[in-house]
Parts: sequence; C-alpha cells; structure tokens
Amino acid sequence: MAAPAPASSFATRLAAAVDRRGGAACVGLDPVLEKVPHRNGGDPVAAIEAFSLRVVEAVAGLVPAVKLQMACFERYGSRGVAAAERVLGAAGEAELLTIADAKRGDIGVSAAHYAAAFTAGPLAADAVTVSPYLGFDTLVPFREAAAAAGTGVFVLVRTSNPGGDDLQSLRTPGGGVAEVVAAGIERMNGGLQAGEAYGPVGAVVGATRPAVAEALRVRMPRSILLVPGIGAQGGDPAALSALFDARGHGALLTASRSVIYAEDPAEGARRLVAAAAQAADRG
Ligand SMILES: O=c1ccn([C@@H]2O[C@H](COP(=O)(O)O)[C@@H](O)[C@H]2O)c(=O)[nH]1
Repeated sequence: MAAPAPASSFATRLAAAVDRRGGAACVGLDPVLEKVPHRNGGDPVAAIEAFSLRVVEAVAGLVPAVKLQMACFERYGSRGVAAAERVLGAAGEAELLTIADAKRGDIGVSAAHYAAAFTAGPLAADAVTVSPYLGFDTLVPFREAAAAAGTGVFVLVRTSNPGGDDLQSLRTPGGGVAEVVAAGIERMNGGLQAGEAYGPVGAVVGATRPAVAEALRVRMPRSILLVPGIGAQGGDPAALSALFDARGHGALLTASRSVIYAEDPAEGARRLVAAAAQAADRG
C-alpha cells in the first residue's frame, strides 16, 4: 500500500509559521557545556538538555523554527542522541518547526538510512541538512523521503566559514562548484505542486558573503535558503534582502550563539525576527 500523502509540504508549513511569527528567523540550538549552567562534575548531557529545553520554552511563539546542531548532542553518545530526540520532540510540541543540522551524506544505500532517521522515528525533524560532496545521486533518497513525509532537505551549497572558498569556489567547466551544486538542486525541485513556490530541496547559503548568496538565489528560484552566519559570524540581515520573495518567504535566517547565550534569549529571538522581517520587507 502506498504511504499516505503528507498533510502539507515543508515549504507550506514554513511559510505559514513565518507569517504567524512575523519574520523568517530560526534559533540555533548549539548547547556547549562550558557555556551553559552546570555543576562541576555534574552530568553534561542533563545540563545541555535542560539548557536547550529552556531556550525552546523561551523562543516558542516568537520564532517559526529552531535548528538543532546534532554534533553538540552526538558528542555524548547514545545519551546525547536521546537528549536530542527529547529536545526535537519538545520543540515540535511547542509548535516550532525543527531542523536537524546533521550534515549527513553517503552513497545512496546508506543515505536512505540517514534519510529515514530524520524523517521518521525518534529523530524525525521538519528538515535535515545534508552534504552534496558524494554527488547528486546521494541526495535522491533524502529528496524522496522528504517529499513523501512533507519535510525538507537543506543541501550545503555555499557555507559561511572562511574555508568555504577552498572547494566551493573552485572553477569547473560548468561554473564554480557552488553554482554546479545549485544547478543540481534546482533540477531536483522540478515538478512543484500547484500553488507551491518552493520545493522540498533547499540550500544552505552563508550570510557572510551576501553578494554570493544573492547570485545563488537567482540560480535556485525554487529553493528555500537556510542562511547561517548571522550574529556571531558577522553576517548582517540587512544585507540579505534579495534572498526573500515579495511575501517575505524563500529564506530562513538562522543564528545560534548570539541568541541562546544572550542575557535574555527571548529578547534575542525577538530581535532576530524583527531583523528578518525588516530584511524581507526590503526584498
Ligand atoms: O555554512 C554553515 C552551515 C552551518 N552552520 C551552522 O550554523 C550554526 C551557526 O552558529 P552561530 O552561533 O550562529 O554562528 C552552527 O550550528 C553551524 O554549525 C554554519 O554556521 N554555517
């Protein structure tokens, strides 16, 4: 029997959440033991989980989405993963869309396992980040799982770190590497449902190179852009207006340290939403 069709696509749910909260902002949950309240010699997993749950509670109702940095949890093994499951669950219950920032990538047969892990079961999220380094065939299982589950996939295209240039800006006969990846993603979003502006395959494009991000936006008109690099990495939402469409959709600005370690994360989240709304208004 065919799997039941999802109630709505990730793009539709994200657009509704952005409209409800007033701006396309995402709070990154990157809990680091040294920065969260904890007892010396106490349980690190309990500390990062409690901190993450407090941030979820503080930002629920303010932002459309949260992004969990899986590495912050996985470094603690199975207990850390179990904590990530609970934080994802709590965020979902608080009506936050969830992005598992897992940056997975492997040959197709193994990619299918990763895709299953993040679309169904205890680690299921509304979207997952993936690496395109092994080729476009390895993205297909993620695309198929996302389309079937009504979730999203964000492919790394142009990352926010300084070393992103090392490989992503290399020239090839088909253009720069990032442009080749962008073209592949655009192809994967073919055949949109009627009334849908964006497909299930989005792109990670760093805020630290706004002109590059803008050029990539043009190459991927059907992709939602997940835009890290705001705040701690110096990216400025005001420089990112061109990433949004006329309805203020199409991009999701995400910031972690500058919000979760602010004196008042709720206030940090409000500021991020306001900055995203202002950027989208000018788009
Ligand atoms: O190009 C990328 C891709 C992913 N990230 C991730 O986003 C957050 C950024 O944290 P900040 O504290 O807002 O700098 C983190 O989880 C990164 O791994 C990115 O920064 N750039």
